[in-house]
Amino acid sequence: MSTTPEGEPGVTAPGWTAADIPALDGRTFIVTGGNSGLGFETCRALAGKGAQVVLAARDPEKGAEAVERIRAEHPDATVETRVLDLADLDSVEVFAAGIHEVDVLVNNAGVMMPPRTTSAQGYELQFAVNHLGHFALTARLLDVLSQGADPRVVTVTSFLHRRGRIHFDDLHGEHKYSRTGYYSQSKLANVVFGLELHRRLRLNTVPITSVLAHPGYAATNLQSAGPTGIMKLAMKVSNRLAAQDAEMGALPQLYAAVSQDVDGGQLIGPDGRKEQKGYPTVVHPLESARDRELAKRLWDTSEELTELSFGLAAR
Ligand SMILES: NC(=O)c1ccc[n+]([C@@H]2O[C@H](COP(=O)([O-])OP(=O)(O)OC[C@H]3O[C@@H](n4cnc5c(N)ncnc54)[C@H](O)[C@@H]3O)[C@@H](O)[C@H]2O)c1
Repeated sequence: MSTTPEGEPGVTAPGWTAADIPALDGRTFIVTGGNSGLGFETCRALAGKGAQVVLAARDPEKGAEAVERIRAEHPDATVETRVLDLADLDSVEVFAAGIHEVDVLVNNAGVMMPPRTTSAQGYELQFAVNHLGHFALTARLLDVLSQGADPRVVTVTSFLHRRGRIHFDDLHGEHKYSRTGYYSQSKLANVVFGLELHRRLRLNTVPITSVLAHPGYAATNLQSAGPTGIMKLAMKVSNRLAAQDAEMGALPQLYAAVSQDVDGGQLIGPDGRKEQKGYPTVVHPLESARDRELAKRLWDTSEELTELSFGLAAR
């Protein structure tokens, strides 16, 4: 890994692209939200390198279309779609029950800044889909993952986690809701979860690597699926002017999923303080995301809300 003059971690892999992914024959990846944007590009790149890919999609038709697009480019690809609605913990349970083998789980799916609405269990949607659904999925797949080869959990966050706060006093925005604030909350929860998972896996000597990735800014469906009105319009313009494409945006999570130079507990993505685009780099998360008390509180709350336990002791 290179180091910048300030002593900060620097660009890990300048010029690294999906073409640098090694052969992945015999390895199995699950990618949530695999039918669109970064998730689709992740599935496409992995399948192109011979991996077995489970493209998890909320909508089976969109999942099947995405598989067809990948097969059109890679006729020998081993890719299948399965239904997963992260806004319903029962769907997470059914999906996980059908998985008997996996090496890498990419917690990618997400929703950004929709009008306030709730999940099947009544939780605020962004927190439910982006954090709780992935928390539950990871918990349910932990045993299967631990039998994998070089097993990893890659959780996709956003540089906007730096603006986040976990509103323990109003976790679901029932009293005061801000679409952007609760998106940032969910993305901070991703970071706190990924780091705490890393610590607990190490402490309990479970041989799974937990890594975080963020894409910077990429033009995908994210900016039109959730936002409405003027916000949606502004994002449409901004996508044209400032965003990278989804293929480039997927590189950090691909790197986190396959590179041998990645360590557990790292956050991989462009250095968002300077640039929202670029090659995979090890960057620093918000300092308070490392807070152990915060992590324990979020973990306990998430276990309670999902009615699941990882069975991993904390220090
Ligand atoms: N695009 C960006 O600039 C950007 C920036 C920072 C972080 N991210 C993160 O990247 C990830 C991927 O987003 P994207 O940009 O590819 O957006 P996208 O909208 O193209 O893809 C999001 C995927 O999540 C899926 N999804 C949404 N709700 C779901 C649910 N209830 N159950 C299952 N799947 C569901 C969608 O169907 C879609 O496949 C998200 O976690 C997002 O927060 C994106």
